[in-house]
Amino acid sequence: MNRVEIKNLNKKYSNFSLKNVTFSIPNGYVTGFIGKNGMGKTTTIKSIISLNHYDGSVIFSNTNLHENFDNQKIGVIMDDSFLAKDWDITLVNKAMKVGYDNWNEELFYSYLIRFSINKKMKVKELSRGMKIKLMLAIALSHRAELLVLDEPTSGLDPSMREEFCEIISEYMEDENHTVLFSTHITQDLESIADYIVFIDEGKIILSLEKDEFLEYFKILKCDLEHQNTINESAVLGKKINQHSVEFLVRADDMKAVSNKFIEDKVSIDRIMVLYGRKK
Ligand SMILES: Nc1ncnc2c1ncn2[C@@H]1O[C@H](COP(=O)(O)OP(=O)(O)OP(=O)(O)O)[C@@H](O)[C@H]1O
Repeated sequence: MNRVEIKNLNKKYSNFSLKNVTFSIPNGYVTGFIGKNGMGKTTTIKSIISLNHYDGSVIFSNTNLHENFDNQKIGVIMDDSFLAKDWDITLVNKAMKVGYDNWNEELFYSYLIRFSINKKMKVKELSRGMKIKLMLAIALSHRAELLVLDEPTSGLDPSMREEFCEIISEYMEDENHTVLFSTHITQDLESIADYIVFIDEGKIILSLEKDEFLEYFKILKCDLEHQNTINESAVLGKKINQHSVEFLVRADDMKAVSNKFIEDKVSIDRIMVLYGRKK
């Protein structure tokens, strides 16, 4: 069952547009949202959480978020924090108590202890990593059923990143919980994502279960002298190194591979590096 259905989402800026962005976020799973810089991840996420005007529909549990945003059930972590900078943590708690029907103050303070955030600190005094932890504590303490995370781990040190992923895994133990997780740190997705949505130049290129996503591609390597023997129409991107060339191809287009090529391991990182690259 899908928890969120995003259909024909269009958004136009002067130099960029989202083009009929359509994908689903399955209930009970972590969906990783990937794409190179500037390809439209944040614009899509801002539309999903109604921070953007857009055309199209975003259906969450039978509610069209475009018309009626359900902030009680949705937790958001992104750079644009919705918290007033002068609030200290005690005030944050008070404001959340008013704003959320299911606010659990005890749980909130227990997360703050776990994350080593002092109640007396003001929002403006927190580092990026601490703000991310605070937003995670808020999302978990109002019992959100959907977490929308825009590059949440990019300001975190490796141990906190691991802890963040562990907390998301704990959160996913409830089968009614769902996560959309945009990131450039593909190791995080390899450990916790079940599905991958891949956006490029404002268009959804693929939306698949993670293993199917990795099997969709092949990475082939050959010597410089054999680079022109490949079927160009199957090539999705290539990188010319000093002595070799790497090609990203669709696996279905390259079932039989000539012995001039060797297959390399496919990873989300290599797909990101090679996709759309011309030299
Ligand atoms: N408010 C805005 N006004 C005009 N253009 C914008 C605005 N916000 C984003 N853009 C443009 O839209 C494009 C997509 O930006 P977006 O932030 O969605 O990309 P992204 O995939 O999240 O990138 P990154 O990985 O770098 O965070 C970029 O070219 C950006 O300059």
